Amino acid sequence: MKQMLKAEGLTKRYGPVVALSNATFSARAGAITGFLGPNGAGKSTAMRLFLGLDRPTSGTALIDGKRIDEWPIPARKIGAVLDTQCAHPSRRAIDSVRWAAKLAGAGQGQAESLLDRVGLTDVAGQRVGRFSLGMRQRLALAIALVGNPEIVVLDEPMNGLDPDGIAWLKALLRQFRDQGRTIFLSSHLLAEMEDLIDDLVVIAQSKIVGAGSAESFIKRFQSHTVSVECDNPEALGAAISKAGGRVLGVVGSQRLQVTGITPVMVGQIARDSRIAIFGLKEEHNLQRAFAQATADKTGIRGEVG
Ligand SMILES: Nc1ncnc2c1ncn2[C@@H]1O[C@H](COP(=O)(O)OP(=O)(O)OP(=O)(O)O)[C@@H](O)[C@H]1O
Repeated sequence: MKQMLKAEGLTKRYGPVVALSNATFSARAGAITGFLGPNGAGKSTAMRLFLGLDRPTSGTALIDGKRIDEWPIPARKIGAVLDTQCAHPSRRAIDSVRWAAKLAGAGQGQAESLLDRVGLTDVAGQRVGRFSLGMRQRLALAIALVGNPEIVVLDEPMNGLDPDGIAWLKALLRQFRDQGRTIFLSSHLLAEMEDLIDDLVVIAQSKIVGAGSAESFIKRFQSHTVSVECDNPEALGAAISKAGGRVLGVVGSQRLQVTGITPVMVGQIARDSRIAIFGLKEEHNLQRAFAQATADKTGIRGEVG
């Protein structure tokens, strides 16, 4: 398993602000790694350090074993979208990609095929200043891909995309993963990534607080709630507590929320207690679990996988 991005003891200070503190993590080839953390956690800073856009205060950020400036044509190794303002507003989309392709030493016709790949062929001749945020995300991605890079780094790539755009981007990233590339993407929303990522690195307040397989993180931190509508929530709540479940609350006169118990068990307890159930729903509160995990850093210190 080849580690294509590797941060070791990576620290960045901006005057008194510690943007990244002693961060050690990696991303492997043939996998999609989600870099997750709340706003201001230090995700963009880490990405900038890998790309050589800023210098670390201490520690190293290596791309396939070397710093970015040690690669003769970095665009062939790594392509990134950190900012969707990557093309001049008065320039046509096709010219922006042609210019980037020329810098990366890409062949003729590459710009057209990249615009096609990101679904912008119809607007190739339009000026970038008129593009929506979603269109700029697509254009920035085309520019990042000019060198046919082995590693793709994207900062909050779902921002500005509509549901169709998100589905399209996820399919493209899975294709890249299956080609053996390394995909590293940041987000502050675990929910938008949970069906996409293989691995994750979680950051909060400049520190890495967890890393490992996405599956084990989701299993460990996902909380299940069962919401049940019945004709006697108090009695059902008492019976569920007795059976080892935990009552979270009663909403209105008929709805009870419980955790630590399966819906099947809730049904059996209600039957045995002669309580009529009108509705039963299982809710997965992954988003809440992630928010708690990053708010309380001690909760997920160390390896998750
Ligand atoms: N050039 C800079 N000068 C001063 N402080 C900075 C600079 N860049 C980032 N910071 C600070 O470093 C911290 C981490 O910022 P960073 O942009 O890396 O976070 P992030 O996780 O990418 O958040 P977001 O999703 O909001 O972009 C923040 O407190 C930010 O204000």
